[in-house]
Amino acid sequence: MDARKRIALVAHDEMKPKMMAWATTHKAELEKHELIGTGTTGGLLASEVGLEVTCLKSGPLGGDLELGNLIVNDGLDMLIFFWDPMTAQPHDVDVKALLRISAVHNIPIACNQASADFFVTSRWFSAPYETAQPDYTAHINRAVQADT
Ligand SMILES: O=C(CO)COP(=O)(O)O
Repeated sequence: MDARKRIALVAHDEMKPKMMAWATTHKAELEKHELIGTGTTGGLLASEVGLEVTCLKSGPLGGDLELGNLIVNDGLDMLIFFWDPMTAQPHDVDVKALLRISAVHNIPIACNQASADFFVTSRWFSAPYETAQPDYTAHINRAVQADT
């Protein structure tokens, strides 16, 4: 990854106040990067915090899956996702898909304020970082039977 990262910012509704407060604290650091948000989170980061954010669809309307698509196609470096551990989400499968595909592609994920604090204070946050690419050759070349 380059020094200037492509960072997704996402928060479930109950976590949005925490995300806005966190982004306000770290606004100067975040401004150095390309920011992408799910619709509502991104809109609030722009209007409440004053950050420039590319807004995708709202999470439950496909925004989480759009982020997954970016990850699969090498369009995202980092995910900061304050997901809500106490509230059921109608799009729980999309949330799981986003978290899973981040793990598949070795994308750094911060899922709460403490881990996000570690991210912004990491020496790699504003420096190039060589991401280890998982090797899925064995999966791609695995033997599968085409007929029964
Ligand atoms: O639901 C979300 C993530 O799963 C976030 O979506 P919004 O930012 O549109 O509220």
